[in-house]
Amino acid sequence: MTTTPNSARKIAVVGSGYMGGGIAQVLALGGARVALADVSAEVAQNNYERLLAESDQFVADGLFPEGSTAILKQNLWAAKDIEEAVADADFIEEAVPEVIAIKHQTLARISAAARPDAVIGSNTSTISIAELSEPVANPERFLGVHFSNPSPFIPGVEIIPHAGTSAATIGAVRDLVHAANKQTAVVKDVTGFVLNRLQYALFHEAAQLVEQEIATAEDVDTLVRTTFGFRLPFFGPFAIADMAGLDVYNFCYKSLQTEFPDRFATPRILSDLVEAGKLGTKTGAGFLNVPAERTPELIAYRNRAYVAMQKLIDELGPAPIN
Ligand SMILES: NC(=O)c1ccc[n+]([C@@H]2O[C@H](COP(=O)([O-])OP(=O)(O)OC[C@H]3O[C@@H](n4cnc5c(N)ncnc54)[C@H](O)[C@@H]3O)[C@@H](O)[C@H]2O)c1
Repeated sequence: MTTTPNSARKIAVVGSGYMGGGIAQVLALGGARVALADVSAEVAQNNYERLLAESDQFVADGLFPEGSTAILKQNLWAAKDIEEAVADADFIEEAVPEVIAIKHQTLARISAAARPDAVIGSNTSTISIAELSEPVANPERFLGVHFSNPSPFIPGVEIIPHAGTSAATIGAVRDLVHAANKQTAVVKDVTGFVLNRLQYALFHEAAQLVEQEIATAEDVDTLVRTTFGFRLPFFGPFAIADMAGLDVYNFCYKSLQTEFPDRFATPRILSDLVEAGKLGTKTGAGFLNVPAERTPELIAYRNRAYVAMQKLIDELGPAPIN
C-alpha cells in the first residue's frame, strides 16, 4: 500500500547513464522531484537533455502518455555534483558502473552529503549488498533496489536488504517503487540475488544444449518463446508446477536423474509436498494453495491469457532478429 505520494518526495539518481536515466524517468513521471548527478555537471546536463529527447520520441511512438515530457521538465533536474543532488533527498539511487571501487567511492560521497535518515539504494546486478554497505553511514538505511532493463518498461524491481537493513527502510522503498507503478519482491543478499540466478540457470542449460549440438540457438529460442516461456508473463515456476501437478514434476525429476542424477536431484520442498499428498491445483494444495473450487476460474483465466498473448504477438509481428 502506498502511504506517501511520490509528488511529496525528493529523489536523487547518482549515475545518470542508461539505467540511472531510465530510473529517473520512471520516478519523475511518478511525480517525484528527481535530481540527476554524474561525473560532472556537464554530463548530468547532457543526460537530462537526452532523457527529454528520448521521452519526446517515446510519446511520439505511443510508449509514454501525452504530456510526459512536460512532467519530466518539471520534475527532473541536473545537479552540479553528487553533493548538491543528494543534499535534501529522501531517497537516493546509485546507478554508477558495476565496479566495486567506483560504487564504494560514490556511496561514501552520497552517505557523507545526504541527510542521515535518507534511504540509499543501489541498482547493482551482482555485487553483495553487505559489501556495498561498508562505506555507508547508518547502513540500516541501505539496500539493493534493482531495476531491470529497459527500466521505463519492465514492471518488476528486485529489493535486496542486507542483514542490517531496517524493516522501515524496506517498507519505505517498497512504497516509493509501488507509487511509481512498479511491482516488487524482497529477496536475500546472496550471490546473483534471485533474478540473475534464475536467468543464468536458464541460459546455462541453453548454452549446454547448443554446445552439445542438441539444438541450435535459434531452435532453443523458438522452443522457449513458444512453449514454457509463453506462460511466464502470467505464471511463475511454482504456479506452473502446481497446475502441471507435483506428482508429474516428481516423476519428471526421476526421469531426468537417469542421465543427470546430481543436476536434477529432486528438491526437498517438492518431495515433501508429494509425500503429504499435496499435488498442486488438482488437490487444492501445493506451493501456492489454490483452493480446488477456484480451479475452473484459474483455467479460464489461463486460457484467456494465452489467447490474448498470441494475439499480441501476431499484432506486433516477430522480433527483428536474423
Ligand atoms: N545495463 C543493464 O542492463 C543493467 C540492468 C540492471 C542493472 N544494471 C546496473 O546498473 C548500474 C549502471 O549500469 P548502466 O548500464 O546504467 O551503466 P552506464 O555506463 O550506462 O551508466 C553509468 C553512469 O555512471 C556515471 N558514472 C561513472 N562514474 C561515476 C562517478 N564516480 N560518479 C557519478 N557518476 C558516475 C557514468 O558517467 C554513467 O553516466 C550498474 O551497477 C549495472 O550493473 C545494469
